[in-house]
Amino acid sequence: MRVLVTGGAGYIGSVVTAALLEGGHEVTVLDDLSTGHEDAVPAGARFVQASLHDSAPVLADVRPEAVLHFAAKSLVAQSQVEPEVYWHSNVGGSLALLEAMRAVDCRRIVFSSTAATYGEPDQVPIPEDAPTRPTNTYGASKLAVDTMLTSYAVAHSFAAVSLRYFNVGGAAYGVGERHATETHLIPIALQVAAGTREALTVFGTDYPTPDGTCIRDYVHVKDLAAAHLLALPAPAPGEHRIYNLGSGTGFSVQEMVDAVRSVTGHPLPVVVGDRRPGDPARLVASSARIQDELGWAPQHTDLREIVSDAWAFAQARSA
Ligand SMILES: NC(=O)c1ccc[n+]([C@@H]2O[C@H](COP(=O)([O-])OP(=O)(O)OC[C@H]3O[C@@H](n4cnc5c(N)ncnc54)[C@H](O)[C@@H]3O)[C@@H](O)[C@H]2O)c1
Ligand SMILES: O=c1ccn([C@@H]2O[C@H](COP(=O)(O)OP(=O)(O)O[C@H]3O[C@H](CO)[C@H](O)[C@H](O)[C@H]3O)[C@@H](O)[C@H]2O)c(=O)[nH]1
Repeated sequence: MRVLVTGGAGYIGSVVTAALLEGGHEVTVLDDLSTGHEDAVPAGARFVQASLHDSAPVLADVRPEAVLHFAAKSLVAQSQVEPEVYWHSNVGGSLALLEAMRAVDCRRIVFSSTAATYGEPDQVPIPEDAPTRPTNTYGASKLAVDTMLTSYAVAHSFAAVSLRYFNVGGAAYGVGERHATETHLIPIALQVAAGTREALTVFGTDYPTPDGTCIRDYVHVKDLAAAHLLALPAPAPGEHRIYNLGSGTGFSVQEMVDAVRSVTGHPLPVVVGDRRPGDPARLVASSARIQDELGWAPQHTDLREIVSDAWAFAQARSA
């Protein structure tokens, strides 16, 4: 298929671009490089530096058969103090993209949604029909795009899939996570192991969990890439499917610290800090729906494998 990947210079988009190329797809990446890196775009993909808001001429030129839409702002804390950035980029940008797609009769899309659409869950594992009550503007902006996709499917015959990722980790195809502003646990812990940061602050040890630290569902970016390839052809015109993507197992921050110590051999000094506002105690996905409907099964669920792939990427970059 001829596909357009928005956000393909970012962490997840660049890995999925590499997987698409390996699968024989023809890929153009559209990215404004606001948080991405041009050198992360895999060789073999065409790169166009543009914003979602200016995507119409790119779509008119490329004439894609499908779009994989990763481009977004995704810093939860920033979304609370600069909500306008999230409504403009994530919601306004997505609307501009959908209109650009309609203009060239491209109606197939896979969208990067998030566990943040659910907010504080009533039940864990979280199924897709759980209530959506986002606790931050980032999650609200992603939920708005999910809603937009449902209406575009119904009114304009779009074939759409929202993939709600839980905590993505690992690296693949020589690309991994590197953000100028890093907030995610694994890359921060690995910066400590690499000696570029002094200590890891654990945000709260008084949660109602066995060791008092938050539990999250870590999914390997390789498994995420496989899910995108399965999702791409799945929906019929008029259909909007929503799938959670997680490994179904929860690991605590303390278990992650132990895994990083074991993989890197670094003592990883830890400082106990306050809870981070808005962090739910436990987020674990039920991915039963995508397993049943598309046969997706995560293959790389060992925390040590996720950490060691991210560590190998970080070391290769610093070499
Ligand atoms: N990393 C995770 O754990 C996680 C979890 C859930 C959902 N997601 C979602 O997955 C997607 C990819 O996340 P990531 O971690 O790879 O982030 P990332 O910041 O590495 O990648 C996002 C890319 O989009 C580009 N971009 C941002 N706004 C743009 C715009 N208006 N126009 C054009 N390009 C733009 C950036 O330059 C960047 O290359 C995002 O939509 C994010 O919300 C990520
Ligand atoms: O320096 C740090 C960084 C994180 N944490 C803890 O580690 C866990 C994971 O935190 P991340 O920031 O890595 O990930 P989140 O669970 O906050 O966020 C993930 O899930 C969100 C939905 O809830 C969004 O989708 C987001 O994009 C995605 O990365 C949390 O308990 C957090 O409190 C620390 O203790 N110290």
